[in-house]
Amino acid sequence: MSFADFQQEIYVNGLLTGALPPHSVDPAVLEEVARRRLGEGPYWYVAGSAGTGATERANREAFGRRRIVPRMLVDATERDLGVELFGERLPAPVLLAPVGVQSIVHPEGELATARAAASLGVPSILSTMASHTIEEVAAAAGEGPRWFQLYWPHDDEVTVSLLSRARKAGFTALVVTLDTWTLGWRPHDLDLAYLPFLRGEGLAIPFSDPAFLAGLEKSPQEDLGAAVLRWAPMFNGRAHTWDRLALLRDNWDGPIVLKGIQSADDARRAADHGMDGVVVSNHGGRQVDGAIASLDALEPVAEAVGDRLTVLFDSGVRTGADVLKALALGARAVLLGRPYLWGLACGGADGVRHVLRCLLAELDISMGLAGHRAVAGLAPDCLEVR
Ligand SMILES: Cc1cc2nc3c(=O)[nH]c(=O)nc-3n(C[C@H](O)[C@H](O)[C@H](O)COP(=O)(O)O)c2cc1C
Ligand SMILES: CCCCC(=O)C(=O)O
Repeated sequence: MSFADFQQEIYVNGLLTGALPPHSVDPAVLEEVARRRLGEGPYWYVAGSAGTGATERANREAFGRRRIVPRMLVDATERDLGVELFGERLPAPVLLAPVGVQSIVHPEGELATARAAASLGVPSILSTMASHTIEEVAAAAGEGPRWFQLYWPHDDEVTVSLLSRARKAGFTALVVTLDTWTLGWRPHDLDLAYLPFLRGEGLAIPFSDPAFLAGLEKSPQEDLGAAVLRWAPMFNGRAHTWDRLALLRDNWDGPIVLKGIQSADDARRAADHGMDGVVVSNHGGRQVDGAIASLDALEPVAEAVGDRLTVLFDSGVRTGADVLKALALGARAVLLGRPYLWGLACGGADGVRHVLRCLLAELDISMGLAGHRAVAGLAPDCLEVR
């Protein structure tokens, strides 16, 4: 079955049974519905970004400046959206971005997300700041592909313990997020004084880690304050440096991908330090207000290291056409962020699956209509820049 069949399924269902799709196919409508369901704190925690929102807007504007140039009389009836990432064959060039503390959106949080992604063979990247443990999420993902995102603690024993748990639980690729060693200035969260971690939410992974627990006199259940006080300086407030990557390389025998790269120089350094990939990302505009659009960073990075590293992309992807554009500019695959959270808020695992199916169907159809049979054929000359 092709991803495009979802379109036909919706029309035929409507014709035969009068049923409408369970959720809107429009990400903006889905966000509005989610907004009505969520409290102000959780909604703005997900929707918000840094400062004036300039980077978040720049992310979208950068997609708007690029236009697809469709080609005619090309037989692109049969398409293959598949890609190989680190020796794993994926059905489509899309992954779910690591998003922490999903319990603020839905009680099943990362478990629902993992189930939905696995049902389509799409990897969901588990955040270190999740509401469920590594082992629980691995069980929910079943046979589905699993990637783990590290927020890198300033305690080597905890770092090594987290990596070994993830490996044991079947996570294959490691994504190390570098751009959030301290939280960006986020006006909505500040005005609402809302930070879920301080209430102990999103800390299931450190709070179930033997090396983390070894430093506490009482369990987090008995003394939440002390556990949060151990967590905060260990995970937040200080950056690591390039020389420290050796620790991760020595303790992870799979691919390592650095997330948050925005400069070609940093991408070259990642390659020089033996990394396997980068995610060109500005964290959805949540960290540095006034930073360049992530899509504008993509082409220079891909040109600099595309032959040495696997280049992934995120920040601002909302539609199938956006995925096509990012692939044309050199990404091997993209990560989807906020839109799947709106699906999670509206319908748990079914909602996340719905969002993914919409995105993949639109990508599939747009590829065909633009005259592309496979993602490998996409290149910058498929686009025009305004
Ligand atoms: C609510 C929320 C929580 C996030 N948590 C994490 C996280 O724990 N680890 C991480 O690497 N990135 C995290 N991110 C960033 C995403 O992985 C991704 O880079 C970003 O959402 C992509 O931009 P988009 O939302 O515009 O698609 C988070 C993003 C949001 C919206
Ligand atoms: C410690 C921050 C984790 C969540 C995160 O990455 C975000 O809110 O963007």
